[in-house]
Amino acid sequence: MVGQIFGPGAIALESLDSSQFVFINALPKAELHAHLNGCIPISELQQMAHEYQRSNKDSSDVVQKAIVQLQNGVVLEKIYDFFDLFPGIYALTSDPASLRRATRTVLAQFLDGPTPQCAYLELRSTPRETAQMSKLEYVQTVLDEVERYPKARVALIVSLDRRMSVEVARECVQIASRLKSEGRRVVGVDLCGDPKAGDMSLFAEHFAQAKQAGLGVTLHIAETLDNPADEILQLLSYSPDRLGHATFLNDEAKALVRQNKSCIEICLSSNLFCKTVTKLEDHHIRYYLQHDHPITICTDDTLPFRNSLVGEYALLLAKQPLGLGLSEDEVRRIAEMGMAARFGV
Ligand SMILES: CNc1ncnc2c1ncn2[C@@H]1O[C@H](COP(=O)(O)O)[C@@H](O)[C@H]1O
Repeated sequence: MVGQIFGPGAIALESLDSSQFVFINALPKAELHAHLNGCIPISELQQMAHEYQRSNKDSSDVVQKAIVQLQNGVVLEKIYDFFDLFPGIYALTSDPASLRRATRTVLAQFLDGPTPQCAYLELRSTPRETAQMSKLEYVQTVLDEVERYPKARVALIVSLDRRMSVEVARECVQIASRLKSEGRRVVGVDLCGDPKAGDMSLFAEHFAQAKQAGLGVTLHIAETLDNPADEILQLLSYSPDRLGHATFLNDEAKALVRQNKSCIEICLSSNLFCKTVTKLEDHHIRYYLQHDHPITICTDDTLPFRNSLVGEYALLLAKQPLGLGLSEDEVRRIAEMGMAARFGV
């Protein structure tokens, strides 16, 4: 159940022959880096916007602007423009019913149909308090949908946003830990949000607490050139199990990452759209492949990037310059590394 995809993944997919297409679809793949509110199918979001505008006539400008942009294909000058898309989306998922609806559609997009995008999904989302729900209710609502599927297919990662205060981040980790201890399907915590925001030295206690509760830790790290070396080393000192992007690591950080064997969540289309990587042949995936370091291939945000996991895998297999020109054996090995890096199951 995947809508039409566009961009580099779609072009790469188009270039494959039918046996390569069958190969990619049949490969058991794990999607370990997908943001809930960044992955709502546009058709569903349009429908939600339509209903929202009928009931909230006065405050629909921000929603309308986001929908038009998302519909036409987002063009980002720089990564920071990306975060402006979310207020419009958030207005549409601010009560339990609409959040439940969005979650159900996102899960179906990845997991349903005769050839699902992935065998296993770790969906992530940031607990958000609104006039209609608390952060705890937010996470419970998402989990209610996640748990409609078998354990072997999907789990939830609770995201901390870099903009959060110490108190709010602490509350989010407490929620994740408490729900896990109650047997709910929370398997990890994430650090995400505007890469320039926040003071990362304040997050030490949160990741220590999460680890103590048996949760996996994944951190967006070095996503932009603006992320300073000391911040990157600080984040690495929290002993993350996995790392999101890891685009701009210096030699010291690279050595640490290789030593710790933290799996890198690679989001090819996302990096190209956000212009943190200029072209596929320059992508840091090459470094990790050369060093046989664990990686996993992910979509990040299928709504703005209009991509799919199958399209991301097509980028691995397609001949250069449309793709990386890897062999089927190399692609199979990457898929296996992804399955091996799951927090859940
Ligand atoms: C492009 N790369 C990225 N880098 C950093 N953070 C990102 C991101 N893509 C998404 N998010 C984070 O995920 C939130 C949306 O999903 P949830 O509301 O949590 O479900 C965004 O607000 C942002 O904080």
